Amino acid sequence: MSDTILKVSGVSKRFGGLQALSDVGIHIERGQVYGLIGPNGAGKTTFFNVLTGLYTPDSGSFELAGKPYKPSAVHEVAKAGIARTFQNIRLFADMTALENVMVGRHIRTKSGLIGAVLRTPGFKAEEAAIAKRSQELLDYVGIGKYADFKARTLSYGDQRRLEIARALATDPQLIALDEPAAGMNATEKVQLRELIDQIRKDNRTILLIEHDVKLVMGLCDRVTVLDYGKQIAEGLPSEVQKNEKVITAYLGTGH
Ligand SMILES: Nc1ncnc2c1ncn2[C@@H]1O[C@H](COP(=O)(O)OP(=O)(O)OP(=O)(O)O)[C@@H](O)[C@H]1O
Repeated sequence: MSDTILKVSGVSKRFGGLQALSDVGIHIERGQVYGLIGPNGAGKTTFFNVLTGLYTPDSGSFELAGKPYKPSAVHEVAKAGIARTFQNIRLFADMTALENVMVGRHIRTKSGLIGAVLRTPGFKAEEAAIAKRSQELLDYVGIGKYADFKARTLSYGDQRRLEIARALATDPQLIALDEPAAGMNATEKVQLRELIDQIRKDNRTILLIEHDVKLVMGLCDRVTVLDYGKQIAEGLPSEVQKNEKVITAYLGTGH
């Protein structure tokens, strides 16, 4: 039986005269790593932004883990079960690595603001549990020893790992990574690949935008290719790689 985590159909988005997405749809099964690729300006980030409520689509329907899902405010999206990272890292630069992950975890807490202000026993116990879980996540992504370092002092590669830890902290059904390998050196890319593989093995589902074709082809179970907002191919990486339209789209834009 199929276990679809994300089902998106008919997503269109126009910016003035520019059709950034036309009738895009994807299905992602639980435990898959699903790649979204395409030349610069193809619409990949726009799709992520629609999916995570930053842009309102002109049309489109969404289902998350079998339930209708309406992308809305960012924290609602996280609550619904989608966590994302950004192409341009968005961390709280002056907070520690641990605190950054704790922020992600807070959306799953019960005490809420009143508990935090009154520092009730329930709040304190919950806070300790969040700190413990956050440290575990830092260890999991391989930067546990930097827990007390300010985010901005971490290397680029480690900041990307921290973003992933923060995303995982929300216990997402789907984790959406926007160019996680951007700016990484070869060694960091190998480590990132191992981390993403591990996340998949732990039964998480991943949607990935990535420019590094080698990384995408090695990691993804399925791939969708966008070009000028249109879906020009969908399938196994090995199939997509041979697709004439895909080859032309990439060559045509100098990739
Ligand atoms: N807020 C916006 N207002 C107007 N145009 C936009 C906006 N966001 C994106 N676009 C345009 O939509 C098109 C798709 O952009 P998008 O960033 O989604 O592409 P992309 O595939 O993510 O590209 P890249 O690989 O360069 O990140 C581009 O032509 C872009 O200029």
